[in-house]
Amino acid sequence: MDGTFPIGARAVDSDITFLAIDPSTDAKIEPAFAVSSEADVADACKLAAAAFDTFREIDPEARAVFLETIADEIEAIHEPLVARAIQESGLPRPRLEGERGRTTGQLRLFAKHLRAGTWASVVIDQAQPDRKPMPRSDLRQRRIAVGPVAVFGASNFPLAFSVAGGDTASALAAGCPVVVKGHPAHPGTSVMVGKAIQAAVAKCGLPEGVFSLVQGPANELGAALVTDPRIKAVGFTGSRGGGLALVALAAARPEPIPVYAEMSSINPVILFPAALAARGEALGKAYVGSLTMGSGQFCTNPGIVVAVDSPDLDVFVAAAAAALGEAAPQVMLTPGIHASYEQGVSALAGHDAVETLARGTEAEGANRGRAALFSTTGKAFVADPALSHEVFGAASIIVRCTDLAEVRSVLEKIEGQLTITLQIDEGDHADAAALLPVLERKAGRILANGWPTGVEVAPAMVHGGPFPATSDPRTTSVGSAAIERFLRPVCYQDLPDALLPKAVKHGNPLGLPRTEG
Ligand SMILES: NC(=O)C1=CN([C@@H]2O[C@H](COP(=O)(O)OP(=O)(O)OC[C@H]3O[C@@H](n4cnc5c(N)ncnc54)[C@H](O)[C@@H]3O)[C@@H](O)[C@H]2O)C=CC1
Ligand SMILES: O=C(O)CCC(=O)C(=O)O
Repeated sequence: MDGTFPIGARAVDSDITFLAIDPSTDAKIEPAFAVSSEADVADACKLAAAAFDTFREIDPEARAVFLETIADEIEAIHEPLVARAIQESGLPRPRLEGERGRTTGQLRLFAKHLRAGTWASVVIDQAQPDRKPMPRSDLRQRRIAVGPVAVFGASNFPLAFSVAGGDTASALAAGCPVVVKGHPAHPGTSVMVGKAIQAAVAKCGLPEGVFSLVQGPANELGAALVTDPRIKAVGFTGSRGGGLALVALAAARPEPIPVYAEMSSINPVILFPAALAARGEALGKAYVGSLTMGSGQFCTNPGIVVAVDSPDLDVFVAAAAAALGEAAPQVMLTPGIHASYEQGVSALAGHDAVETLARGTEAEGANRGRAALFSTTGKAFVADPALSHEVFGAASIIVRCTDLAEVRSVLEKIEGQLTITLQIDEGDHADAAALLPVLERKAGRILANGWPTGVEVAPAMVHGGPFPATSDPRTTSVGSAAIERFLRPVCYQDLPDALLPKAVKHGNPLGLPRTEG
């Protein structure tokens, strides 16, 4: 692997470099990677703008083949890619192998979605020349790509939410050229995937500007990308502060653009009485499994459990505390993320209204996150917003409520969420139904008798939700519906057939599904 990054068809180098850090040892890892300059960002955006009109109009079948070619190129480097991602993220091999599969799987899902054609949302309102009192024009609507898209790779998913992750796959599927700002925690992984996409662009004979990657440790690089006038939308997964900074930059541009930022979520789990009575102990163990997976570094991590106080809840708490007390420390993604986890855990441990129920086993080695389990009362939770802030890592708080009305007050108090989970049995259905309208107002995904971590990549998935889970609750960043963020409708009124794009021509040469008005 060399340290260059792909801008269009070129491999770009620089005298200014940075190194990745192995979070398991704090050691620097070779090779050094070139730091992209603002001129590189401008070059990437210029190429992307030049590629746009060609790329967005290639047939859906050609874009589908392109996405499949990217998947093939990534599969061809599976072993070195996973090895590098392990070194740069500290995540275990099975997790990264699964994530590699999810990454190529989602590229192929978008290829299938392109072939199905519904994404183009073609609507034809035939002309009615004899309509009285006024004739109706011929109206033809389709959706086109919004323009070049900036994507920010996430630290916690070096593959599935990074260079060829869901944001990139959905933007490319829509017909948008993409400029990725790689996450500085995994530059080697980013470059390997970036070069795989670059190879796919060349193999498919597409314009070189369809894809570029810029990277470096400074936030200014991301700011330059978001404020480049050729960028028309942004996809981001990361911190609330980072997401909001990008939203502010995008809104302050002479031409404001949408930012689809996935930020902060504590993913409440509500334990209902009949479920607790039937399987409190098993639920306690399963909860800790979901909480500690991947050192808790999922935005879907169950950060809060809400339940009515009872002896059955005590059984759950005892089982969870026992399981968590045995949880081994796990390497966190970066020294910064580890430090911010420790800070969040200390703040909760030192809070007057919070009891520490259990900590994971002692940590040895660099950046090891020790799991943490806390409890508080519904009253204290409602009184102090600080108790509902995300602690990114394997920390969670159990909120003991006096009755279901207090459970409702807790849920009303929390901010927007990616997920809310119900643990219910049949005897709980009436209570759960009464809460459903609150849950729908608060979350993008409501699930029963499962755990929120591990998002299925599928057409019906919603990985989104009201602020601060995301900056725009109308969409999803996972699943084929993610393409909709990067499309906009255009209506063609009375254009002669010769001028109409293929998608809306009278003979329907692309065979796209149509709604006739
Ligand atoms: N909810 C979630 O899914 C995730 C949340 N996090 C949270 O974020 C914290 C820091 O982790 P990171 O992954 O490094 O997230 P981050 O938000 O600090 O950085 C993500 C990307 O955005 C860029 N960025 C951040 N602030 C920026 C600004 N003001 N202007 C321009 N670019 C900016 C960074 O350079 C990086 O490429 C974690 O401790 C955790 O709290 C991290 C990963 C996922
Ligand atoms: O739980 C998952 O599979 C996805 C989580 C996620 O989107 C994130 O942590 O950024």
